[in-house]
Amino acid sequence: MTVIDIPGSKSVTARALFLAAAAEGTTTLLRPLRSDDTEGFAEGLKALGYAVRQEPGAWHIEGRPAGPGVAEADVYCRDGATTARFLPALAAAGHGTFRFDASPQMRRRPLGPLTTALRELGVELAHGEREGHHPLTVTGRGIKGGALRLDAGQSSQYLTALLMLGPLTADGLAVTVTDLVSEPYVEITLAMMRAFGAEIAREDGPEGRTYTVAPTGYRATTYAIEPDASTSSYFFAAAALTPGGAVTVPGLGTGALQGDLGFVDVLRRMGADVTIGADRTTVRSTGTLRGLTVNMRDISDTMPTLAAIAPFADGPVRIEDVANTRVKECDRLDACAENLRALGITVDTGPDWIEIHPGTPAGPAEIATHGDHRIVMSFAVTALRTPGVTFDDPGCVRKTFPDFHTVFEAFARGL
Ligand SMILES: O=C(O)C1=C[C@@H](OP(=O)(O)O)[C@@H](O)[C@H](O)C1
Ligand SMILES: C=C(OP(=O)(O)O)C(=O)O
Repeated sequence: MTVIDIPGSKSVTARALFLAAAAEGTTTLLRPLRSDDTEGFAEGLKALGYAVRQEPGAWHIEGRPAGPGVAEADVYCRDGATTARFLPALAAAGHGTFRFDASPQMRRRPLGPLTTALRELGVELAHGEREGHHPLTVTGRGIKGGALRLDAGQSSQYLTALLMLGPLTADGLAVTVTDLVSEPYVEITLAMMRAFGAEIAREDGPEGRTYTVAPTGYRATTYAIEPDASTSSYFFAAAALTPGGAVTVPGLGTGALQGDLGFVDVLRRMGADVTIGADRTTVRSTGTLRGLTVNMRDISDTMPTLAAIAPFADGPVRIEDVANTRVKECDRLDACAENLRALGITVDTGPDWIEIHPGTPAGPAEIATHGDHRIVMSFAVTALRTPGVTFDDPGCVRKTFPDFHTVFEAFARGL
């Protein structure tokens, strides 16, 4: 049995950085993720005048409840949507002029519903090139708060950004959500906000769910970051795919915050033996992988992981309700289809679904990564059973897991 230590969660690290920056006092984050996204988030905070001290295994952040410590800043968000969507909300609560830009990949990704909502709250916000996209300038004068409606059907990150802003408003914030994807990420947000002292109430009404956030501010704390559940999916999938394979991931169990741990339930439905303990999860191959139809709206970052092992199932694998994977680091439905077809697999796709037929993937083939870390990490699992797979940009794993190739190769040798 291989026990593997998975680096910290990107989503939890990004939220913890925001909450720590907004809190009264100094916060220590234990086991934060060191990757391009989270380093980019920390750099963004520094550009906004926050003191962030990074030691191996612990980051210390001096909170500034009044907002950024500078009157003007240029913030480069790299490829990270958490950085690109959360930091403008943090800046909006402060006083000053803050310019944000992002990589070409992130500039293509939308954030219009969030910037519209910020404007409705009285924030002066200008888009530099294209409405609803980076680059943008936020002019903060503090936020009174109020009530608004939000369509988070494209990304839950819009809602997370507004919820985290709530305690920093003068009067509190009520957000009524008319549509929502990736809902478990909102649960992470609420749990973490509460750990930093926030008070949130929820009520379901005819127009949608309303989240009401009290104007409490945040309190600093010491916060341990749990391992990344989306990253774990590659190791769980590899174990399920390999006859005799087994893996245990410590630190992710029944109390885990991240919905993406639910990927193991998909593997269980396919025939893998799955045990979720209090503080660890184990996946063992049974030698069987069944086809299935699965709705992945809640856990769509693991859609490429499932697509990558799908050809080895004994029947078609149909993944539904994942339209928003078309606006991630790349169009992931098209990228999965393109690469599986290059390996000789029959694939059908629609606006929000993909269906993969059983077959034996055959190389040689160079995977077109489109600069997407998840396409690389997913097809690295396919490559365990497919000689001749290479990647046009293997290094893009730096977004969430810079050491992926070394760690995964060592893991695969021991499977
Ligand atoms: O809030 C977060 O940390 C995230 C939310 C999800 O995005 P969407 O809500 O855009 O689906 C997920 O795909 C992303 O990797 C991280
Ligand atoms: C979609 C992702 O990232 P983000 O939206 O945070 O850039 C991801 O990590 O798969």
